[in-house]
Amino acid sequence: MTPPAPLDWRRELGWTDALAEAAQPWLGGAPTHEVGRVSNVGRASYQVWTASGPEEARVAGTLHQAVLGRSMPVIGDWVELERLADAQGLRIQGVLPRRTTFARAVQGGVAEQIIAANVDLVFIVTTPDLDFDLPRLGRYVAAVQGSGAEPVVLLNKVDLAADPGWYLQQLQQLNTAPPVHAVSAAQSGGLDEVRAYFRPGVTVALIGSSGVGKSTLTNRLLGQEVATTGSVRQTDQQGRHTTTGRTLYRLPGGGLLIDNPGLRDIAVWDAGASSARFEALEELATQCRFSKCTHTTEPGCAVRRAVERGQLSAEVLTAYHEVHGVTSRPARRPRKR
Ligand SMILES: Nc1nc2c(ncn2[C@@H]2O[C@H](COP(=O)(O)OP(=O)(O)OP(=O)(O)O)[C@@H](O)[C@H]2O)c(=O)[nH]1
Ligand SMILES: [Zn+2]
Repeated sequence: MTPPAPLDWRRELGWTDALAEAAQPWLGGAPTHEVGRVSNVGRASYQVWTASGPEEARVAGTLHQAVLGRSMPVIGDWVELERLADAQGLRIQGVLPRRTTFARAVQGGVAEQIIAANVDLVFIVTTPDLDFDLPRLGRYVAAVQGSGAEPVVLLNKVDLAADPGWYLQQLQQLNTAPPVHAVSAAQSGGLDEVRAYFRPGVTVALIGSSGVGKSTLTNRLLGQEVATTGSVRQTDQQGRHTTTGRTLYRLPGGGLLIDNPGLRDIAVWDAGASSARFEALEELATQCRFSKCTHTTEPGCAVRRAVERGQLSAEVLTAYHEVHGVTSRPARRPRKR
């Protein structure tokens, strides 16, 4: 009899004891049951890392129903897989509990879309030039912490700064004092400090404005050209831009790096804390006349009615509008559905 396969690949990819416990009923359910980690999200299929490496998987129809209105698998998710007979491939049957989640507001701010899960560290990239904006960096730090991940600030392109020290000093003023590193992705300066964060099982994501050097940094860390940088946009044989985004990369020395266009977006905000804070409001919102009510000027708005009757504080509604980027007036006239 051959001994059971070592579980090392899972640990390398971020598997934890908590996940093992959550997956136990599934794994014990049938010999065709496995787990894997979502490394790429396509239009119709997913790429999932399993014991045998990256494989294509499809979402089971039953999962579509089970998570309707909730999030489908996202990059970084650990999923329950069923290996179908006759080389029919892998089916994603369930999503294991997420340790951290990144979400962004969609549909004009009334809904949220989870874009990545189980990220441990987020590198907030900025540069010593016009991109540098301390209050905005402070908001990123707060959003990252709210997601459950740890923020690290990278001041990239220090080779271009006459006085990098001034910028570093400014960054010391960030409230929660995240670690700060001065780097030059282009000249490979300071990258050893950055590489030190990548240990087996640790998942890192990069955020920051366009042009700060996220792709250059990704390529340096991976030791190969995988992400398209501003100067070179690769196209495939059909002449389309190759999409290298939405991808979870494994670093040569261990650790994982998520490079996802959605995550790169500035609108990263705290899903967990906001949903707890807005629980009562969201409950009321189910009674609004319009399903996509922004609770501003729509008729039949149960949320504003509750504020008027003193059943919900006006501050909560204001905060909700702030978080969801809604101004006092809806952008479009609400349409009846
Ligand atoms: N001087 C200097 N230039 C850099 C450095 N890092 C990146 N760049 C340049 O900055 C430009 C933008 O870099 P990218 O890596 O494409 O930036 P990005 O953050 O990925 O941008 P988006 O893909 O638009 O989000 C490119 O021309 C890079 O060569 C650096 O450390 N120093
Ligand atoms: Zn409403």
